[in-house]
Amino acid sequence: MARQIIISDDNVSDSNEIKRLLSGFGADIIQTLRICSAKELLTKFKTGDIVICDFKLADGNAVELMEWLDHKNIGCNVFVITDVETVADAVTSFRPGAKDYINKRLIRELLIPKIKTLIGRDDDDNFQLLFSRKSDGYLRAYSAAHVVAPTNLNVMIIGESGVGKEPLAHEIYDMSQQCDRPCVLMDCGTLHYLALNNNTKQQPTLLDAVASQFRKAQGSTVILDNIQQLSTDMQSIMLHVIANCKQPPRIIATASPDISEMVIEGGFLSALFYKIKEFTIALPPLRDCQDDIMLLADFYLRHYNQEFHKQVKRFDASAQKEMRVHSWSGNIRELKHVVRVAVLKSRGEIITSKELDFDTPNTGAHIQFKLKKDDEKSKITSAIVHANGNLTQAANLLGISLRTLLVKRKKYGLK
Ligand SMILES: Nc1ncnc2c1ncn2[C@@H]1O[C@H](COP(=O)(O)OP(=O)(O)OP(=O)(O)O)[C@@H](O)[C@H]1O
Repeated sequence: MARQIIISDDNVSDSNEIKRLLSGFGADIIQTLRICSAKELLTKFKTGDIVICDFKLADGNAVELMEWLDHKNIGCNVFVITDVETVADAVTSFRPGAKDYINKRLIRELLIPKIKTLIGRDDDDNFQLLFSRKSDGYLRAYSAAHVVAPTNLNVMIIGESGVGKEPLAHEIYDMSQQCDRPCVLMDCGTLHYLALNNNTKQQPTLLDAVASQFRKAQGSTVILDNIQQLSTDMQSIMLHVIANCKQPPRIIATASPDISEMVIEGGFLSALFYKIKEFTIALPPLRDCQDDIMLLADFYLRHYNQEFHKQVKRFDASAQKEMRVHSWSGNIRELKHVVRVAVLKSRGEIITSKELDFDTPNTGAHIQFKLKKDDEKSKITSAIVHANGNLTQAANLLGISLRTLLVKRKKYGLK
């Protein structure tokens, strides 16, 4: 029988958010607004079931609830959540046996993984450890995702590599009406590879493969990751499959910022582009989400402490300064890597700027490299020089895909 979880919180949006985050775990989730209704349900609970209770509700608080559970001998796991950070509350709730006391800001990174472990979903590869970002730039994109999620519109999420487009695509699906039906993820880089190694005999096979993925997602969702990587052949196949699908699934696609330019230059089929781009969400680069940088760095510091059995406590002022001014061309992926290596290298409890090995050069003003038609050639040349000839890094600096850089380099006869 599935594990039961009660979420007892009179803040409906917090309660819904927790329910959403727990929705894929196979547990029965019940929401209550009051302690008295939680108590009624809890009499049918068994050992191992879970209660997530806000510290203070209109008709009582979590401490009273735990005392009552104790008295009735109901042995379930209680997690107390609160948005008030007072040590006194925490101490009081631990005394009668709260499994954990968690600040509401840390629901995603602390509460959800703990519950996942409790109900034995640690082996779930689809579950990604994510941090609830707080910057205005991210929240704007997130609120657009929130608006479009319950509709049936196809969505295109545009952003540089490593900004977290794929998790946002999954969030839209999680918040959609189809979230209880299967979601099919197609990595367009792999499809591109298949098309490259394609010969005429395989053409129907490729078409069948794509069509069968779309059939699996009928009435639900297909996530097309990095559509700019689709070869022209694959774009035609995709368009054909979408046009001939009896019950076309909703498409959520991710793409790099140069996709519009690819359409103008004929590298991407405009029919497919506009079919998918019914609603667009621009996910800003990490350097434009300043408020997320140190929060994400701290999040990964805790994460890698666990991986390497370290006890690093924080980044010192020099490290924080460098992280704030760095241009993070590789975005969150780069930050994650930098923090991982820094935690591994650190000998004490504090990470200094000496332990930070950035993967990409700091451009200072990344914007300088953004391409405009009139000085495209010189910008490409400087970006390649700046990146010491590393074309992937140069493409990141320019905010375009490697494929587009290769095309442009050829166009201008650059070495
Ligand atoms: N909110 C988050 N909290 C923690 N880590 C995150 C968050 N969002 C993204 N990441 C991490 O950042 C890395 C890059 O994310 P992701 O691959 O989704 O980016 P992307 O924009 O889809 O990149 P690409 O275009 O290269 O595929 C991943 O390792 C992911 O786990």
